[in-house]
Amino acid sequence: MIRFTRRLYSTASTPRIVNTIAEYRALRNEWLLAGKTIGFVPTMGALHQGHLSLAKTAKQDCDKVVASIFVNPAQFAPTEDLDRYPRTFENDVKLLSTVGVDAVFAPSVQEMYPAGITLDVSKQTGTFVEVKGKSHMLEGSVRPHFFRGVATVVTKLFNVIQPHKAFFGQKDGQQCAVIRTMSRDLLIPTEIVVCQTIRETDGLAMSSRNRYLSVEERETAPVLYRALRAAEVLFEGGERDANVLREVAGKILKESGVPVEYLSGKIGKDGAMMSGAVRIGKTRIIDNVLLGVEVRK
Ligand SMILES: Nc1ncnc2c1ncn2[C@@H]1O[C@H](COP(=O)(O)OP(=O)(O)OP(=O)(O)O)[C@@H](O)[C@H]1O
Ligand SMILES: CC(C)(CO)[C@@H](O)C(=O)[O-]
Ligand code: BAL
Repeated sequence: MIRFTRRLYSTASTPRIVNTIAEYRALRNEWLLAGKTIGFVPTMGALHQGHLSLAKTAKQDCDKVVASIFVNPAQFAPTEDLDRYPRTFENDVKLLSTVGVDAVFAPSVQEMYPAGITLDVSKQTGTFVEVKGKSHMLEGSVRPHFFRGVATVVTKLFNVIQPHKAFFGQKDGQQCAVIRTMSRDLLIPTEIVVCQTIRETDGLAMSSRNRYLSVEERETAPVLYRALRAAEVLFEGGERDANVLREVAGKILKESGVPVEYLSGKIGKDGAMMSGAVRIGKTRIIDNVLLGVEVRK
C-alpha cells in the first residue's frame, strides 16, 4: 500500500527538472506533436502560495504547465539583494509537485545570458528590451534598472518556453502592465493572464522577500494593505475623487511612521489601481488594489 502511494507520487506529480534550453526545446516538441497547450509561470523561486495559485490557474487552462525558477541578475541594481535573494530550490520543486506542474525550467545565468551580464547598466552591451513610457514611474522611479531587466528576461523566457499562455500576479501590477505592453509591441503570441494577489490572513500580500522581515517588522508590514484597503472601501462606497482616496491611505501610512516610497492612485473610465511601496526596515513591501476592475480568481 505504501509502495503504491509512493509510486503514484513520484510518477504522477514530480515535475521534470530542465536546466538547458536544448532539453526544454526537445520536451516542447514532444508536447506540441501530441497537440498539448503550454502554460507558463515565470518565478524567481522561494515559492509561496501566491506562486502556487498561478500554477493552479495555469493547470486549469493548459494541458502542460512549466514554471521557471531563475533569479534574474539584470533586474537587480548592484546595490540590491541579488546575492542574498532566498534560494530554496528543493522545497520549490516539492511545492510545485503538489499542484501538478509538469516541468521546472531552472537555467544557469550562462544559459540565459550567453554573453555574460553585468549589473551596472552603464557598462552593459548587447541586446535589452525596454518598454518606454511605462518603466520609469512608480516602481521604476525607485528601481530605474528594474523593468528593463524584467522585460529582457521575460522576452528570453518566452522565446525559450513558447507558451500559449503565461500567468503573472496582480501583486506586481506595474510589471503586468509592462509585460502586456511589451507583448503587444513585440507581437508576442502568448496570452498574458493576470491572477489575483494571494494574501496572508492579516492582509499582507505574500512575497518571497517577506522572509527578510523580523518578528516585529512582520507585525508592521500589513499597514500598506490596510491603507490601500481603506481607500478601496471608500471607492466601494461611491468616492471617485482620487485625491481623497490617496489622502485617506496616506494618512494611515503617515500615522504608522513607515517610510513611504510612493503612493499612487488615478481614476480612469475603466477603474483604477491604487498602489504603493513602503520600507519596513530594510525590506521593500509593494502592493496595490484594483478599484472597479476584476482580475482572474
Ligand atoms: N502574493 C502573490 N499573489 C499572486 N501572485 C504573486 C504573489 N507574489 C508573487 N506573485 C507572482 O509570482 C510571480 C513570480 O514572482 P516572484 O518570484 O518575484 O515572487 P515575489 O514573491 O513577488 O518575490 P519578491 O518578494 O522578490 O518580489 C510574479 O508574476 C508575481 O507577481
Ligand atoms: C517575472 C519575473 C520572474 C522575471 O524575472 C520576476 O520579475 C518576478 O518573479 O516577478
Ligand atoms: N516580484 C518582482 C521581482 C523583484 O522584485 O525583483
